[in-house]
Amino acid sequence: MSKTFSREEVSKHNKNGDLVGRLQWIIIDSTVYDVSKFASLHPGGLAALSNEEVAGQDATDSFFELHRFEVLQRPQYSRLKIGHIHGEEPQITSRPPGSPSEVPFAEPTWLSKGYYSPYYNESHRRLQQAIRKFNQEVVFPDAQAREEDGKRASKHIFEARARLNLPAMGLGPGPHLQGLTLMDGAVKPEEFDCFHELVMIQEGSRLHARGYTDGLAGGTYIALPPIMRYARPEIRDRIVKEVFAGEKFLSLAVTEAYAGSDVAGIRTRANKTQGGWIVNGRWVVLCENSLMFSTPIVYTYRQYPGQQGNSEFPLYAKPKTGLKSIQKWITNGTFADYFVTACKNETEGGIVVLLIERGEGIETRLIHTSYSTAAGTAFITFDDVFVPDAHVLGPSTDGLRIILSNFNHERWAMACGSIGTQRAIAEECFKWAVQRKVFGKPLISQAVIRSKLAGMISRVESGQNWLENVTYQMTRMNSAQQAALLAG
Ligand code: HEM
Repeated sequence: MSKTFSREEVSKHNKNGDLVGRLQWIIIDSTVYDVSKFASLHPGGLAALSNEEVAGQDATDSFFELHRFEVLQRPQYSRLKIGHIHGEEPQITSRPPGSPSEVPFAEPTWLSKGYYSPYYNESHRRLQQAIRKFNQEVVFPDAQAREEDGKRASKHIFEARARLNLPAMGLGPGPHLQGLTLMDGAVKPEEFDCFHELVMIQEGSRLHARGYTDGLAGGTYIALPPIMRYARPEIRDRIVKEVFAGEKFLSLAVTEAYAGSDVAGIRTRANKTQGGWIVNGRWVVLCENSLMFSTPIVYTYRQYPGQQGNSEFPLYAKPKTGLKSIQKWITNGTFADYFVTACKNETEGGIVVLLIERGEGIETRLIHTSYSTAAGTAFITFDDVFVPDAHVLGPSTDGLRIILSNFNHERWAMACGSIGTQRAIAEECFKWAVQRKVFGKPLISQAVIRSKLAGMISRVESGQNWLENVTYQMTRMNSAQQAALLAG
């Protein structure tokens, strides 16, 4: 943007039908915007921009009474900038990508100028800076667009994440990092600890796109650990490779409309058959609401690999009557290639965890939840799905322990994300309160607004401090100690 204009020149572009092609310009903070075509699309209406106090004028004050600076940084509005006023410099400048925010309390203490923390070292700082820059420059535009249109993250983002080994780092410290170059060398595999993981999660909160970030890595984060711990080595190695390369995606299927998050109460059934298991063989899905019907099952017989007998007399238990059963709220379910699925083991008792590959008998459908559908949250129906024995994770009756084994780590990660998001919200409110003018002065000059901000900040800071304490314990304790002393 190199063109310069005088204020007088801009003032001539002040109404529709004025000079050829250049109908309506405005000045905001010494930058000149051509809003001729945009005016009819403006979310605040055409009239706001056509107003004679705005069109062709310096609209800086009017603009900041109604918008925040960040509006002008949205990629879709950059084409409106056509130059700047000769001899003037913008008063509001954005910080270079990756640099910390200077809004009070927008960063945790360890990133705030002049403060210290016992928990973080140079490798945490290097990682934080590299991720902040990558997120701002590469991920943020896609995150905003996909959060809005509800589609999953774009392919180039998955590819970029895989190149930096972010899917592997997302699982936290461990042998799976050995031999990998992490974030272009920002941190070494042997240095990586729970604080690095905390940093990654909290940087993700700054994307302001909760559904999108779950769509990026949510399913893998919760479904890969049981595979890494309990799958047969050849299966584990194949899936880990595919997932770390950003080629395949996972979902954890352990919740249902009936059971909610009570994994032990799961109704999806697995029956032993020759060479494997039939999932939901006795159950049929009739509808997806939370009503239950008892009804004679209508089913078709299928022949499965290794099965003796014929198609009219399958070897697995003959269906009697069925209630509807369906897995619900399954993050990344719409696009997952594998489902780590908790099933009631009807043959031996207990719960069996099966690694189910997308294929015949599996239907996934999008759920519109309160956050963006970019997360791919789904209903999943398993209708007589055959799962080979090799895909059983761990002991076939001990599935509850297998599923629960990762829950504490998930809870901690949710606390990291949730506190990070609360801080991001507090920062947005702070910025709005400073920039927005009402009754002739900025909102922040009202005591009630300052009191509300102080309340928000005190909750964020106490949450962060407790989180860092717990995270420090995680770096010192083994998993048994963590389960006994931290899980509550
Ligand atoms: C390049 C210039 C501008 C752009 C890109 C722009 C963009 C937007 C956007 C995205 C919104 C939706 C709310 C938000 O996201 O903050 C909005 C709302 C609005 N804009 Fe603008 N705007 C511009 C200039 C102006 C000017 C100069 C005025 C008039 C003084 C104006 C008046 C309004 C009004 C009245 C609203 C509705 C505010 C509300 O609902 O609280 N806009 N604008």
